[in-house]
Amino acid sequence: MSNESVDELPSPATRGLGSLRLRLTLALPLLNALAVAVFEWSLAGELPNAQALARLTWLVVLLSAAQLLLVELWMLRPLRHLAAGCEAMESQCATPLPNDGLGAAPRLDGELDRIGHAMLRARDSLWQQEQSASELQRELSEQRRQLDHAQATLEANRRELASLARVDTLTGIANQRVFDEALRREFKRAQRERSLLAVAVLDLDQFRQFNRVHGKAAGDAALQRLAELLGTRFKRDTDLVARLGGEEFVALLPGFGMAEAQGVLESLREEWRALRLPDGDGQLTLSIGLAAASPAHPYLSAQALLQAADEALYIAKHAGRDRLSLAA
Ligand SMILES: Nc1nc2c(ncn2[C@@H]2O[C@H](COP(=O)(O)OP(=O)(O)OP(=O)(O)O)[C@@H](O)[C@H]2O)c(=O)[nH]1
Repeated sequence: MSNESVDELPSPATRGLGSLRLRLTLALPLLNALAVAVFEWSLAGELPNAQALARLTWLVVLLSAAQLLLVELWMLRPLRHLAAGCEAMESQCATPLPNDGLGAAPRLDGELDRIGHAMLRARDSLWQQEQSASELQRELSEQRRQLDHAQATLEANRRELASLARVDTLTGIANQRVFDEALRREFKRAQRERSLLAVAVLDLDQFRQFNRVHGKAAGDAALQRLAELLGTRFKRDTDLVARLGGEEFVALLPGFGMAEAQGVLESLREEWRALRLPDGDGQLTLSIGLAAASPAHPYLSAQALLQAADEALYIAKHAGRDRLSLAA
């Protein structure tokens, strides 16, 4: 069978209309015959003449025409419209009409398909967004890790810088590094020149408790105040005051023997007490350990001299604090 003959095959709707037309075509002559029979039977009791017969024939012809007109108007025309609509829908949906002839079903199927596809697309998009969110989360964690690393490096650099620096950041006086250098230098000079050298270690008493009661800021202020006092007391070019760390300070006094250094340090300790820190309650006292090197009382090394001052401080603390102790 050729393609052309396939294309020419009537659709199911067209076939239905054809059979309807055939049935009507057969039914109309039958109706005519029925009308003629009825009229003939009704006129059977009378004698038909030629005139009455002609009228009857015209009447049957008119009735048949009216019947044809009515059938065309009420049945064939709506059916033709219905068939045209079905053919249009059939070509749109590209699917054959169901046998029950319901035209809405393909449209409903199409809608459901579209909704299904939209839901699949939405699910895909959601999945992609979840993937992007996980990716972002991973990037964020990585950046946080890098930030932590950078902060740790920064902190290490800051500590290194502070140790390289020569000034104590809180009090502004020299730090331990400067003191160690100066102590070695002045000790050698004193040995070389057979001169005097005194070292005092000063430590605030019960500073932990002071911090606890008055707060760290008040503690910092006290440390700054003591540094200031040391700076005003020991201001010769050769003097050096430094903060070793925490609440511990040192004074390096070249040319001072034990007695002179003791006098100056005792008056400093009194002055400190008179400050009555903080806010006048006078709780914060000062303990001092003093050692002095001289030709009559030499030390083997700068470190030994400092250690002697430290031991004297220890004695002052154990003797009840708020006092000055001399190294043996
Ligand atoms: N406010 C402040 N406190 C500091 C600083 N450095 C150290 N401290 C505190 O100083 C206190 C030192 O405490 P300890 O070593 O027990 O000495 P102490 O309480 O003074 O006791 P004694 O020395 O035996 O009289 C600690 O509580 C430290 O936290 C600082 O820069 N500022």
